Amino acid sequence: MSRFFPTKANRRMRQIAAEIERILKGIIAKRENALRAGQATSDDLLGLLLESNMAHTRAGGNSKAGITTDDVIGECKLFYFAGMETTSVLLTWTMIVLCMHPEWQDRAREEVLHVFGDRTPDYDGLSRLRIVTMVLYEVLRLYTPLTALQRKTYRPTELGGVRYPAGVVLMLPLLSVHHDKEVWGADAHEFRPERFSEGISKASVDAPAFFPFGWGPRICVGQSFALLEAKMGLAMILQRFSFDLSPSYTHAPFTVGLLQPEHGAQVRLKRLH
Ligand code: HEM
Repeated sequence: MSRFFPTKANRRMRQIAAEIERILKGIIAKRENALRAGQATSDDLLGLLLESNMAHTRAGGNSKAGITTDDVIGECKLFYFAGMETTSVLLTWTMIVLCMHPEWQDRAREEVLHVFGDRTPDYDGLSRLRIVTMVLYEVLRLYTPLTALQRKTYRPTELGGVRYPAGVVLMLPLLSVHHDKEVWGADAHEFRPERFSEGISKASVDAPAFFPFGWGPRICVGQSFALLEAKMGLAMILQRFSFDLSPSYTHAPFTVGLLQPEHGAQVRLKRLH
């Protein structure tokens, strides 16, 4: 309810939302005009979406067959939020955790230097990074960016022996599942990337218990891309810098939309050569 009150923060939020919508409408109109004029749009998600939408509308001979501009705006916002913040918060926690566990920072750097030397990382090499992948999985487990998922029953549903009517919101607490000692063992709260040494299914007693990207039909569409981006970013940082925590850093995981370090991530970088 509180988001409907005309508070200062709510008014500011609505202003920002309107501004983003105005900017996006401008970008979309420009791209659509270019498409109609037969000019190729740039090779990005918005270009592909508009091109496919236009082809779909034309094939159906019906301007209502495609998705609306509001839908396109919704997709842009979704991909921006779902794709940007999540991966950046994963990299932030990874840097913090590798400062707290310098032995893993050294192991990850050794692997990166062994695979790439000082070359720019490529797709094939990134798929061969074992230690880096284990580290990222363990960070995703302990500092799950999206700490909970919600689902609403749309018809009477029985779950675990309990019957729910339609319209009940169920919360799936990913972070709690990721910290559950019954599933992960007595060291569930500790950073131990080696638990993933034989893959995700062998890491927990009760597979599957690792859901940083959700599960089922609505599983994250960007999960492979996110891991690739995180590996690329981390590999390039490890190649160039060693890092430790500044004395001003205070460890305070805090949920503001995503799980973030409440007081920032004060990390000191030292150039390696
Ligand atoms: C570490 C990075 C990421 C994490 C932890 C993450 C996590 C998730 C989770 C848990 C969901 C499921 C939400 C639900 O079931 O209610 C989801 C959905 C989604 N993610 Fe990600 N995500 C990440 C990166 C990305 C990236 C890079 C993209 C795009 C390039 C992306 C695009 C999406 C989209 C479009 C959905 C909605 C899918 C649908 O509703 O069918 N995500 N993500």
